[in-house]
Amino acid sequence: MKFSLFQSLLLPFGSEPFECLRLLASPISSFDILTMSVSAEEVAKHNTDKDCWVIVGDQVLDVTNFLSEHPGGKKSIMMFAGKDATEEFDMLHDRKVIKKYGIDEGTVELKGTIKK
Ligand code: HEM
Repeated sequence: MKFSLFQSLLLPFGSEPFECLRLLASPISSFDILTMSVSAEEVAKHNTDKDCWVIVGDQVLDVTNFLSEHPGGKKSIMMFAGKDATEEFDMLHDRKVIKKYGIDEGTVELKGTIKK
């Protein structure tokens, strides 16, 4: 079970006796509460096939473990390693594939939202 920072901070201050247990049992992840804002400069550092992030829309995605699984091949993603791939991504896919074939499979990780 994953506990968010927010939940941990609240634990000592539960307003009712079982508040702590309720919070512990909650499926909320740290990402639901604390959405990280990531700069384009930070994304640009992750531009190799051992550490590959891309921007799609307002999302920053770590696709390193997805490269070998990508139906469109590793090279097509690597052309955008560390960069904004939104325009090309949208020409070829529905955004829904990110969750369905990446995040739900555990091969794509949402790092946060791009800092504008
Ligand atoms: C971010 C995570 C990504 C996921 C989960 C993903 C998933 C997929 C999937 C499932 C397909 C098969 C076609 C479809 O079902 O739409 C596909 C094809 C493709 N993808 Fe991605 N993709 C990702 C990122 C990218 C990026 C960043 C690029 C570069 C622009 C790219 C380029 C392509 C290409 C060129 C194809 C082949 C299209 C074709 O053969 O017609 N993908 N991708």
